[in-house]
Amino acid sequence: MMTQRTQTSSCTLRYKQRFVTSCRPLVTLSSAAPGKTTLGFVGMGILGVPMTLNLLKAGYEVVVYNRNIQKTDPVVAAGAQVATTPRECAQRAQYIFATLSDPQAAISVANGPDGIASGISAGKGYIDISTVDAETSNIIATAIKSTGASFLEAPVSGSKAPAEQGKLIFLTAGDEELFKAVEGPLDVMGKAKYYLGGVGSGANMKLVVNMLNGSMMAALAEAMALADKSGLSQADLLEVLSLGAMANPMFALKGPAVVERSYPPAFPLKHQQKDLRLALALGDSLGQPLPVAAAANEAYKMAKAKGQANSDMAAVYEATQH
Ligand SMILES: NC(=O)C1=CN([C@@H]2O[C@H](COP(=O)(O)OP(=O)(O)OC[C@H]3O[C@@H](n4cnc5c(N)ncnc54)[C@H](OP(=O)(O)O)[C@@H]3O)[C@@H](O)[C@H]2O)C=CC1
Ligand SMILES: O=CCCC(=O)O
Repeated sequence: MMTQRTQTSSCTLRYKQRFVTSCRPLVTLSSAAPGKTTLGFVGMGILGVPMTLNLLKAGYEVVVYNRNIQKTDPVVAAGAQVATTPRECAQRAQYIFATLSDPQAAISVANGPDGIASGISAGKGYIDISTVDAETSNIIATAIKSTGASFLEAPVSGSKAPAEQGKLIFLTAGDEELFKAVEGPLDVMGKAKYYLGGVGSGANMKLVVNMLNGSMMAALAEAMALADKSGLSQADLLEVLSLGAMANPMFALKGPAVVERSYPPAFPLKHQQKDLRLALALGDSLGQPLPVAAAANEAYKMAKAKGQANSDMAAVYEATQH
């Protein structure tokens, strides 16, 4: 069952063999516990704010950093402290989490001037929750581990509401000792956590999952457009789908947004298109044809060109309208 709190896997994805696998940390890591461990959190976006609020609610001391400092206001009001750079965040906290837009942002925060790698050291750990490709994750892992610190990639399945409810699903890979050390915080933020092996396995799992997510939403958008053009009620179509074998929580959540053509962002469309782009690159690197995902990617690119980058991914529907 996917709802169990811990799931380990000896998953051996071919892709991971090209990259570093976990190394033994030089210093034993202590288990994170409220009242004992200071956590860091970089990236106060749609996911970062509710995840941090849940850590604070659970009694952890949290030091946060965000490029645009105003976005730290809700967590500061709940008791978080603010660092002025990722480096300072890494200096003040033992385990530092980050959730950042894309590979460029993730590398810049981890490896850039005043980045995490310049402030972290042995006995600490960096947990990157951003959805990135395995190559990016390995670049970050190499920089972090060169300091003696540990690294865990931990992208999540789930969106804004699961982040608020502490019901995310962590797809982790990297240093297993760090995975075990941060089980407490992961359980506060999520309903399930998987340890999938060496660096890259978590990133690849996340890209596979989100490739399907993006393709399903693009297919729903086309079905809704065809229903409308045929003079059918889109609400009726959603009800028919909800009663049969194609019923799923994503259609139930995103379908009404399409009916109303209102897309407040839970999962921004630009991030879904980034994930399709990265999944297609993974497919290219492995010689795996992905024609459905490639077509879906074009639909998201069209929606972006129509000004929907920051809307919810459901706005891919706008790509069907001419
Ligand atoms: N929203 C969702 O439903 C889910 C998102 N994800 C993934 O999690 C990650 C975060 O998503 P989400 O919270 O929605 O994203 P948001 O767009 O809401 O937030 C992105 C964060 O990244 C920061 N950032 C971007 N570029 C830089 C940079 N160059 N240097 C420093 N900070 C930077 C932003 O800072 P600033 O505020 O200053 O711009 C912001 O804090 C993404 O990789 C996404 O794909 C995964 C699962 C679900
Ligand atoms: O990366 C975002 C995934 C969205 C979801 O799992 O609902």
